[in-house]
Amino acid sequence: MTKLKELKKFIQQIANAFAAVMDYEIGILDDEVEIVAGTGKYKEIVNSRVGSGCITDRLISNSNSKSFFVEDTDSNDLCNRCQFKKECPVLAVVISPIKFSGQVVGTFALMAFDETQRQNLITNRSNLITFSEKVADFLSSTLAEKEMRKQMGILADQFKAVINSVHEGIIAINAQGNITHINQSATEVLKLNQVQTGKNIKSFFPELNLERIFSDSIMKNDYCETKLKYKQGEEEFELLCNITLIKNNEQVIGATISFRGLEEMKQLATKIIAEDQQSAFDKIKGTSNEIINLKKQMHKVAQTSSTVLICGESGTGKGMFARAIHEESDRKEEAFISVNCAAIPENLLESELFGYEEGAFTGAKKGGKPGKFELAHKGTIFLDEIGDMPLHFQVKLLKVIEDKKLERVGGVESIDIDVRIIAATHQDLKKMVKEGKFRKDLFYRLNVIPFSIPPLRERKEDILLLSHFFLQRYSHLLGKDIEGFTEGAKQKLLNYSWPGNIRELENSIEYAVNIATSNYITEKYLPETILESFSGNEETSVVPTLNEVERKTIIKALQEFGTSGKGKEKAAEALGIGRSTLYRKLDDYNIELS
Ligand SMILES: Nc1ncnc2c1ncn2[C@@H]1O[C@H](COP(=O)(O)OP(=O)(O)OP(=O)(O)O)[C@@H](O)[C@H]1O
Repeated sequence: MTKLKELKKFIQQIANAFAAVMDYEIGILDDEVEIVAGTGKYKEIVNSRVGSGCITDRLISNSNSKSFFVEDTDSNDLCNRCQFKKECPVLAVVISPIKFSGQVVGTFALMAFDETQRQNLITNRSNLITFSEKVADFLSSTLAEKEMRKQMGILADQFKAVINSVHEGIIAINAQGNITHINQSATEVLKLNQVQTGKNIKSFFPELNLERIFSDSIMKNDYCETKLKYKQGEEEFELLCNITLIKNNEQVIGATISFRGLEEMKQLATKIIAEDQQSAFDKIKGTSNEIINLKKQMHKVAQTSSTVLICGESGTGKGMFARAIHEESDRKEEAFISVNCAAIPENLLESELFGYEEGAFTGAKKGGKPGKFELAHKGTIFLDEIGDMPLHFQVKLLKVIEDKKLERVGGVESIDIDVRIIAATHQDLKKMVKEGKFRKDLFYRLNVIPFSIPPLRERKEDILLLSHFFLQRYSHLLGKDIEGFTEGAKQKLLNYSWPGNIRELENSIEYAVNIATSNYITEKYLPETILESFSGNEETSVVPTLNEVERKTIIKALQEFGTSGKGKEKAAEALGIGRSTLYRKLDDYNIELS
């Protein structure tokens, strides 16, 4: 819709009003060259399009255009080029552009339809041009004002949405203390059920000293905090309020009061404190007996400074447990330094762990560099993948652990260190000791308090709990609204063997949440590796059923002894059953002999 059409009714009223007191007809056209309003003969053709080539058409194509005066449309060059010329009842005209945002959006015209009107128009030419321009300007400012009101309406709606979206109650008042805005939360906190705008704020908070607030005397940077009592019927409660002045050119024109119930604030504070007091082990999820016991034991051990060895397959959470021990210990304010022994090249191990002095080797930093042990002084060092530490270095490590002293590479002074050691490995260190791949003395030094974290497949009761935990985490992170898993998906998760343990489970759930398009995770959203592990295996259990084992054993025996009569006899003997039982089982299990 064109700008002028939006004001059609109003414009027609203007046209009627002017035409009633003037002896000319009026026509207002928009930028589609359509007659939006008109009087006299133009009234009959309102809504029709004049077409290209007319004077309005010329005016709208140029944003700088000025008024036109046409004395005689019959002989005027412009009019001769107009497509509307034949039907046009106009003999003479004053026409002015109506502008909006720098563009011509239409025209205002005073028209003569008979000779007398034409003569009058010519006689009053200059006055009428001024008049026509003034009316066009008036219409321009009406359009601008309408647009401004529209924008203000949008702003007001946005403002309302913003203040309604905050949890605090917000009330805005003017300089007289009358409420101009009140948000949803405020009406809820104050238990109001009617519109309160216009009411004076004192009717809610009689003790509020508006004069002092507006006089600025108690305000710091236009802001203050205060407690206010609020009474509603028999109920009375206190609110913690923030009051902010609203100023225009340094003059106070109102204030906003935002608040929360004191009770709610207390609850919030308790919640924050409670969260703060959460045990570091609470982050480790699991309701299996194994995890519950591990958490209990590690919690106790955390209070000591004894060395801990954590064994478990990759991804079982060894790192998480190690950090929790540190965070529950007296050393929690000091550093927790994690070292992956498998990731450090052999020739750098010593300088990485014990540091080096300036000039210790080519490329050594000026001033030297402290090693991980020094950085962990008074804190905890987590030696992950300890089984990958080369034998020759194990001697050096043992010495540092025993002496509680170290020397930097290239250094002569020994440095005292007070470090708690937590080591971890996915390897069988005892077996490595037997095979001569790990030093016995170091093993005993580390194995002071050993823990073993069972793989996920051995604590199935944790699988769904962890799956839901990660589902929530990633749904939230990825902004999705996924409610849970279908029965089929749950079965797959429960029966998969999880060689990568919780790390693999976490990654799988992240993947599923990423690609899911419904609000339940179905089997099809699980990663290929999981689905493939079940393909060709109707039974989803990783533990084969006894029937399955029996069937497979019979097939194996037949493969070994053959399917001839003699072969079957031997197979039955090897299986410890009679021939007729074997025949019955071949039938039961549908084993076809080729
Ligand atoms: N019980 C648990 N609850 C919640 N998240 C867990 C749990 N166990 C492990 N995780 C998560 O699984 C991932 C792997 O854990 P972590 O790195 O501690 O395992 P790891 O045994 O040290 O692995 P690696 O031996 O490969 O270093 C991490 O993202 C961790 O946050």
